Amino acid sequence: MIARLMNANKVYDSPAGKFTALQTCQVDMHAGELLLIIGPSGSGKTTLLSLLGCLINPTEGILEIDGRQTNHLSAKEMAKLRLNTIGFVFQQFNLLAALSAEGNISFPLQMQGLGKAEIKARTRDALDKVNMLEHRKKLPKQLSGGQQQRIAIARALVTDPKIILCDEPTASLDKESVYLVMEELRFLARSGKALAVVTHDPRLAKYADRTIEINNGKVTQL
Ligand SMILES: Nc1ncnc2c1ncn2[C@@H]1O[C@H](COP(=O)(O)OP(=O)(O)OP(=O)(O)O)[C@@H](O)[C@H]1O
Repeated sequence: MIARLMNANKVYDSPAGKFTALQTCQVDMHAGELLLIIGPSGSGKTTLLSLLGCLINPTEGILEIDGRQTNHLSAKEMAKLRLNTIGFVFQQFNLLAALSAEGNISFPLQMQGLGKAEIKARTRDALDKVNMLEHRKKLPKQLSGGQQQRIAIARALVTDPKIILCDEPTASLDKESVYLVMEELRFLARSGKALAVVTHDPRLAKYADRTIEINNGKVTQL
């Protein structure tokens, strides 16, 4: 088990009052598994992904990442845990417009303070894994949506994280790119990573090893 959320609640405090976005939530993530998270708009999917990604803390309950409870970690320790253990893939790719494909991929390695030669080798390896080596010098705007998402996947995997979290990774893609991106994500799970993919798209069910559904902040195992 690489990530475990136990009896977790998330209550948002806003000017409109308190809102419980997740209730007594139990979720496990395992190495080698692609976990699909489905549910209607506003049900709590992004909140769950943000918890698993150590972007927010549960209001109650326990989050364990790679055997470590996160409750008492400082913001700096959480940031380090994220950088070294978790990769993120978003709907809108979130690539830096001024950097080439390889510049975007090497960015997290520079944050980790690795040496030049290692950064070069690992960036090349990640580009190769997503079949984008020939496009490495291009800027994001010179790539299709599917190609940009594959660069974003390469950026997520270049630090060799144990966990990869994807928020609607196919929502901005055409049918052919959806297939390529999901095949890529499934390949990553097969290579031993733990993946969680949030989606509205029922067509992605066939790529999942396991599916959970959220309704009004409550998780059901399907
Ligand atoms: N920072 C916040 N403060 C207050 N309420 C919030 C906050 N973030 C989310 N919520 C509320 O929590 C609920 C769950 O939100 P969340 O973004 O997790 O849903 P979702 O399932 O990802 O929705 P969608 O599919 O539309 O992206 C929603 O009702 C939302 O309005």
